[in-house]
Amino acid sequence: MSSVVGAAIVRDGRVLSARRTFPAEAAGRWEFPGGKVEPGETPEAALVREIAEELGCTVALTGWLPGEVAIGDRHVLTVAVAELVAGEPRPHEHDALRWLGAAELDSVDWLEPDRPFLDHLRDGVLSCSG
Ligand SMILES: Nc1nc2c([nH]c(=O)n2[C@H]2C[C@H](O)[C@@H](COP(=O)(O)OP(=O)(O)OP(=O)(O)O)O2)c(=O)[nH]1
Repeated sequence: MSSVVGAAIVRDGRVLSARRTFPAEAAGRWEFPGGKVEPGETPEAALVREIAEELGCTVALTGWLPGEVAIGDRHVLTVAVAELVAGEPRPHEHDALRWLGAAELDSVDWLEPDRPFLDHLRDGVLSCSG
């Protein structure tokens, strides 16, 4: 199993979701920006690198959401909560970004492995601030 890491970037009580463009079966569906951890890389470093590549901004991680979810039989997804420390997210590899409040989390079609993390965001991270 190799690791995929996603970032739940939170600002003003909303989390950033990103719409994939590839592969065909995932195009149009929403995810936490991120990607695969490379050999020798920590999950934290991988996430900061992926966010810089995909969104052109810098994040700082504040913690990991509980749990891990299998993606098929070869990868496992974990999700960190992050805050923006420099730059404004722009989609370099996705075709849309949306900031979602707690009540809007179900309004986009998330990739299946991401869904268990939404409850943790709704009940914890996003519930205190709007
Ligand atoms: N980045 C990301 N990938 C996810 C999420 N949920 C989920 O099932 N995946 C899947 C989609 C892909 O099969 C895999 C990650 O692939 P990726 O294409 O984002 O990773 P990467 O940027 O490192 O890609 P590559 O170098 O292999 O092209 O994990 C998620 O929230 N974020």
